[in-house]
Amino acid sequence: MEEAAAKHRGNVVLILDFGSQYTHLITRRIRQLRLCSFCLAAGSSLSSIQALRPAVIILSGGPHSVHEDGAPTLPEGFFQYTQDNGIYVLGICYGLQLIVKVLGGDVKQAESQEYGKMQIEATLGSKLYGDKECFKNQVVWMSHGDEAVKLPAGFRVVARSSQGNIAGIENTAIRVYGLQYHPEVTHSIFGIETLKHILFEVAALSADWSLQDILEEQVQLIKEMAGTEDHAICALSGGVDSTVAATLVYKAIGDRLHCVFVDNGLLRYKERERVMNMFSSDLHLPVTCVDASEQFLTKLKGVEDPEKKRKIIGSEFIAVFDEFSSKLAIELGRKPTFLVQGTLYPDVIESCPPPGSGKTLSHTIKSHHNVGGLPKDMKLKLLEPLKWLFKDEVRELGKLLQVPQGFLKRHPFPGPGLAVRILGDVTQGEALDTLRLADEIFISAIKEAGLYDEIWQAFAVYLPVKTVGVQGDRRTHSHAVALRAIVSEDGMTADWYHFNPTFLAEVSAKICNTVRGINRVVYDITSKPPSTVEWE
Ligand SMILES: Nc1ncnc2c1ncn2[C@@H]1O[C@H](COP(=O)(O)OP(=O)(O)OP(=O)(O)O)[C@@H](O)[C@H]1O
Repeated sequence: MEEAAAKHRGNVVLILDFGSQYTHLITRRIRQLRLCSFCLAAGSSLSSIQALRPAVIILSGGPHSVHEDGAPTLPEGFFQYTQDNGIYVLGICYGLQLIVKVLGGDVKQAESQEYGKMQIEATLGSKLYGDKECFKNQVVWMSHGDEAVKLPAGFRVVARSSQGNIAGIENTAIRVYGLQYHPEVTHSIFGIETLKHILFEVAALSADWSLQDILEEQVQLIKEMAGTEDHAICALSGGVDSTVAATLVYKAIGDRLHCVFVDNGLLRYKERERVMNMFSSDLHLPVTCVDASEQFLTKLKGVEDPEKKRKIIGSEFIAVFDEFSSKLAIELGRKPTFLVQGTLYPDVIESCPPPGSGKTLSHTIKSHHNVGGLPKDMKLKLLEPLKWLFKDEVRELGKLLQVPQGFLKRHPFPGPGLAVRILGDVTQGEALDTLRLADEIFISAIKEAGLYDEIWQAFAVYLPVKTVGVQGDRRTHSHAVALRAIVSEDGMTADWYHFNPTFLAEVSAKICNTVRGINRVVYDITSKPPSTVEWE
């Protein structure tokens, strides 16, 4: 961290984390502004702050009240240090209240708590807002129960909420600023603009950071962690996350990374060949392909309940990984030390109650279990090089690692594969092969029409219902498939994709004419919610 900070000296933004779920969103916003940012936990010593030589320190929000016993605070001598070194300080929410309390003002429990959307009026001509007209009357997101009621000497109020409460403060002589609202959430319409103003106009930083820096830092970090002897294993799904994570780790430790791709019998049309090809010819990653299809399908025979199917698949994955790891340990004469996982930042945050929901901000982080987690007794240390990144940043990073574009834009595909797209027993009749063909026709048509990149996810679903049809002048009694295509920002909510009817008619005709066992195609027009993306 210190080396990276030294490289960007004069432009480093340090965030002190007081426990807000938004802290890493601040980090992300700062990185989007192409500045180097780090996050240290509240309670870090002054010397660890000094070691990073920040130009700006942001004090985050948090779930505490400054009056609580043991509420997190700033290290002794903090403001002396920032003043002596010309460092700018910006407090957000709890951060503002802490500034006020530590410097001798008053904070008390608010009479009317402010949650959610609020209108504020800012003072133009102040240092905090400059003279940008758009800042004058703006909508911001608040989420606080305490409020500053008396400011320390030298401070002035530069914004108030429509309820008359303090929303922005500054003391330009000592370079300390505060916002009672959250500029980092997009609901604060001019929040990012305000951060930009503070960082570039007030603190005069220059944007000198890019994702290339993260790449170099992570490679360096993994090199240090793994030394010259340690080995790592990685379960590769062919999805964006695990592939980018593996490619990055490979850059650091080369052939000491051992990847495994499992054919669980639930993959799509020619997926195994396509994925393995890409791993070897485009990425040059050493990947072992384990064909465990029989093992998975035998266990799934006759199982209809979706939850049972998922559980069986999860534990079979674990059994395969376990065996892979044991074999590897014998081959290498030592156990692998690390497990690489493509955990992303959204996987790490369990819940981020929106301001206004009335829920207090908590700091609960879920332990992310990819495919149910590996057996505990394997005692592998986790390498999660993407855990501070969002999906779009991972795609960017993938580009830097020369992961092929077509691959980075691949639609998400669930770990349990086609098992959640065949309703009921996966092994029934010709269901798997039939679905593969129908799905391939649908996806190829989407690609040919140039629609693939605007759709978040598209697939066919095999329905366990038989319907009557007429094909080639003969009555048929065959299966129906449903087609689903959605658009989404983040996968959390989704809308169905509005195809041109001619496109759907052509796909439907092609499926019924060429896939045996299908005589009806329906299109799913439900959003998420109330439906989920996958049918099971
Ligand atoms: N067929 C497979 N072979 C090996 N590992 C797999 C396979 N399917 C899933 N995994 C592992 O399980 C993890 C979680 O699978 P999931 O389908 O939830 O993907 P994800 O979190 O979107 O990540 P990715 O983009 O890497 O697929 C993957 O990152 C990968 O490590």
